[in-house]
Amino acid sequence: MQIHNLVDLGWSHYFQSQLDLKSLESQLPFRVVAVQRNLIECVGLDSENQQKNLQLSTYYWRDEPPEGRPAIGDWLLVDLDFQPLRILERKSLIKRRSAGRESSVQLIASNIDTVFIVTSCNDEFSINRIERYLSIAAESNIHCVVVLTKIDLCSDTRPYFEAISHDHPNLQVEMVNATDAPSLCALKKWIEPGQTVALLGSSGVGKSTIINSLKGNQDQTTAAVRESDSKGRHTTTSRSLHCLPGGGLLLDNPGMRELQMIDTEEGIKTAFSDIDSLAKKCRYKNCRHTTEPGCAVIEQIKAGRLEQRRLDNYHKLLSEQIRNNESLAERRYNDRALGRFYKNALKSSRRFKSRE
Ligand SMILES: Nc1nc2c(ncn2[C@@H]2O[C@H](COP(=O)(O)OP(=O)(O)OP(=O)(O)O)[C@@H](O)[C@H]2O)c(=O)[nH]1
Ligand SMILES: [Zn+2]
Repeated sequence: MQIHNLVDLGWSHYFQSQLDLKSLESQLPFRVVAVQRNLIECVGLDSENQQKNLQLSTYYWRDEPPEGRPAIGDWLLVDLDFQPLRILERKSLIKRRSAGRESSVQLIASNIDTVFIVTSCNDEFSINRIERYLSIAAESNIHCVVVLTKIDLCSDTRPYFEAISHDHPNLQVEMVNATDAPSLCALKKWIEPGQTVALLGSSGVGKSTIINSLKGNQDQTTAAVRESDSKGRHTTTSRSLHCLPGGGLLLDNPGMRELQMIDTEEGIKTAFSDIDSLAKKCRYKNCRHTTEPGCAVIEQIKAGRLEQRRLDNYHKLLSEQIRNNESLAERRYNDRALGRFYKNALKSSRRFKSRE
């Protein structure tokens, strides 16, 4: 990608205001465009205003907790020798519990303006999953748009659209054929110059195809979908930030199997604000909305004004994030306890030596 000014990369007043006059002379902002195991790739301008691509070792951040390490989309300040100084305060952050058994936080994307929740008109479609993404985005106040792909392969797209608008009447939905560039025109209003959009969605729904069609080339590999289970093969392996010809940036999140929630209580309450405000009218403050008398939530379900599915999903997501927060807190506690153990062991061995 060719960069002529920082706005092309998403620079805005929000970040500018974090720099004082002195740092403007001696520090350069670079945007993180890819994060690999040992390398952080960044793009910015050097002191002559020429585009510069930087590769920094992750070694600089070896002692930082996960949230203190650069994420894709971050703005990094470097000195005139291109040595990293600090990460600028983030406008938004999408994170999840690390995949696998390890209980730790994984940063997915930073400084995102809009999330495209990408889902396809086939049996991959799930309102519960859409609500999971809505909660994660709401936690960081990120605007969401649902992008329904593969409309060209579906004889009747209405049930998909109606399933969303029934439960989320204010949510914007765009129906596209991701392989056909003109059909993606409606998406462009969210990808104005300087805007960063992250694509979230299961593997095979068409995230890379959307990016390729918007970029007008084919540099992001796509693979054919297995017909039997309508799941795509994992084709792209790492996350990357793409600049579009007309400005605007797109972040692909390939091969995402699951976004396990962590620290998302507020986001869930925002995404389910109808249930949250009903809950305030329940007779008991700690009502779990199951069998309690005077439960305003159950009343609405009985009256047919709220779906049991939504309440179940609300409970499921809330308890998932509580569970993940607890296991993370436990791990942090154990890490600290282990640290204390080593420190004490070291101290007593020194004491022992000095007595010798
Ligand atoms: N006909 C049609 N095919 C589509 C559409 N969107 C995606 N495809 C096809 O579906 C397959 C998978 O699309 P990808 O863009 O690779 O999916 P992805 O979401 O990037 O998948 P991961 O990289 O694994 O996360 C490719 O063969 C695409 O050509 C669409 O709207 N219509
Ligand atoms: Zn209740």
